Amino acid sequence: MVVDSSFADLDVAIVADGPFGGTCLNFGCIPSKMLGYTADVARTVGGAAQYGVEASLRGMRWRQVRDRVFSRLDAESAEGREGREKSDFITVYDGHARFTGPKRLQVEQGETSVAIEAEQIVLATGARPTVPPQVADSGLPFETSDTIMRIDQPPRRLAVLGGGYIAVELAEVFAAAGSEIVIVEQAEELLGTQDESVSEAFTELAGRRFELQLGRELTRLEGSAGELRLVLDDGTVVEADMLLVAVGRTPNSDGLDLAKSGIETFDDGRVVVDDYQRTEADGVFALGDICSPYQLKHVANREAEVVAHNLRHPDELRATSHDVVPAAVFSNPQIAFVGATEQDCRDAGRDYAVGTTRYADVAYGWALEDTDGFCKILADRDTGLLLGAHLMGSQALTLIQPLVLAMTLGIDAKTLAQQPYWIHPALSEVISNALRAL
Ligand SMILES: Cc1cc2nc3c(=O)[nH]c(=O)nc-3n(C[C@H](O)[C@H](O)[C@H](O)COP(=O)(O)OP(=O)(O)OC[C@H]3O[C@@H](n4cnc5c(N)ncnc54)[C@H](O)[C@@H]3O)c2cc1C
Ligand SMILES: NC(=O)c1ccc[n+]([C@@H]2O[C@H](COP(=O)([O-])OP(=O)(O)OC[C@H]3O[C@@H](n4cnc5c(N)ncnc54)[C@H](O)[C@@H]3O)[C@@H](O)[C@H]2O)c1
Repeated sequence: MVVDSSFADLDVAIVADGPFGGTCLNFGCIPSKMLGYTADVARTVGGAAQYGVEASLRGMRWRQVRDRVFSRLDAESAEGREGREKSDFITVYDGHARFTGPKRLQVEQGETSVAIEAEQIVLATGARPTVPPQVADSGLPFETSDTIMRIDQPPRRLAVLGGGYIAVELAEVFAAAGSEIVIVEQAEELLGTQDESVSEAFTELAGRRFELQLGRELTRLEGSAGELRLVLDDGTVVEADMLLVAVGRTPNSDGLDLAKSGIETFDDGRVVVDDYQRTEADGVFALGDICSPYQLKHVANREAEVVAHNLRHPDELRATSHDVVPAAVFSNPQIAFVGATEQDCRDAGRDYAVGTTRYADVAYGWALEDTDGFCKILADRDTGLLLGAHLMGSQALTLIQPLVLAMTLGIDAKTLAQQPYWIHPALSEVISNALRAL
């Protein structure tokens, strides 16, 4: 959020062609995690027997779950909009904006068209799901993350094209809602950008519950609504009643007529910005998925803070640091990571050490009956400084944070292992033990 009360001395226009709160609140992070947590609850009930607890899972009431999630989020979005509309220094325009010249925009709002001139402009138009031509040109129905979380009924068999973040998170949701899952991924592993130990272990676990078609491309989409056939490049035919396309997100820079404003883009569509989030055009800043090397909300938020400052303090510009950016996949099991992968270290010819501890080797891992989770930490042999950390397993999303802190503040592995107390027998012992193993 760039605009707060410190902008009250300005005349501010907010132009949005979608609901307030953007992707994160309406179609992204938050609904997927609310649904994902519900899936966790269902799995916990379904798996209670391994702890000697008698319980049986009768099912998930999808519509009730969906309505609980979206009645809350739709209200949040409406409230955000109302707050801006009531403000006496903000005007809200509902429509799609395009540049007509430097610092000049035209906004199409239904039948009307409004011209806006501004001394400063912030581009935060995000990204949208990429849809490959084999799907787009087929004329057959498909879902993306924008639509699938609001459907009326879970499919019997869901085919997911892509095996990245969205695929593995939403596969869990629909598996818990009762759908059979088949994932088609062009690479040989799921989550292929993770550390090699993580993607290998995760793919093996996912293969026990989902049908995986790895190293395969979609050649054609055939059939009819509700009876889809995905024909793959090796001739395999995958049948499904619904298709979720999750093959990445394209920056929304192409609908802005950027050429008229002097703003440059990279080949992948991201707007070019400098360290201060300034585009090539005077007075125009950009933040978030439209320009960032990381399509993550915590990165967009940081960039928004930088832009908010720089708009008001042109003589004391702040730079955005992308040095230590953590991320997490809210999958089953959870994954969290920061910094370099082992393959990055090897490719860069670094002299590195690796410390790994399995959840099964610490007391809380016994409580969880966890046989798969692990924490892997990489450090520079000379300095002891952390190069990267990778966790797969329960609580990974939060366990990663001390490692992010250490990397950000330059705390070496020995100091981090020996100086703070690590609570016994908390799961954080996987981290202290991996640090000691280093
Ligand atoms: C399913 C899913 C789950 C995700 N989960 C996570 C997560 O757990 N953690 C995480 O860090 N990130 C997650 N992300 C990524 C995160 O949602 C994005 O990185 C973040 O929302 C980007 O914010 P933004 O402000 O750049 O763009 P957006 O939030 O996409 O906002 C852009 C807005 O601009 C509007 N717009 C576009 N073009 C125009 C135009 N020409 N005129 C007017 N308005 C326009 C759009 O309608 C939209 O409302 C997830 C994404 C998805 C899809
Ligand atoms: N927990 C989180 O932080 C979170 C959750 C969801 C999304 N996101 C953000 O949103 C972005 C987009 O997510 P995503 O899952 O769409 O993209 P992704 O980049 O994570 O994964 C896309 C996958 O699709 C595969 N692929 C590409 N084209 C293909 C094709 N034609 N056929 C088969 N496979 C193909 C790629 O190899 C890759 O594995 C993520 O990169 C992430 O930045 C973050």
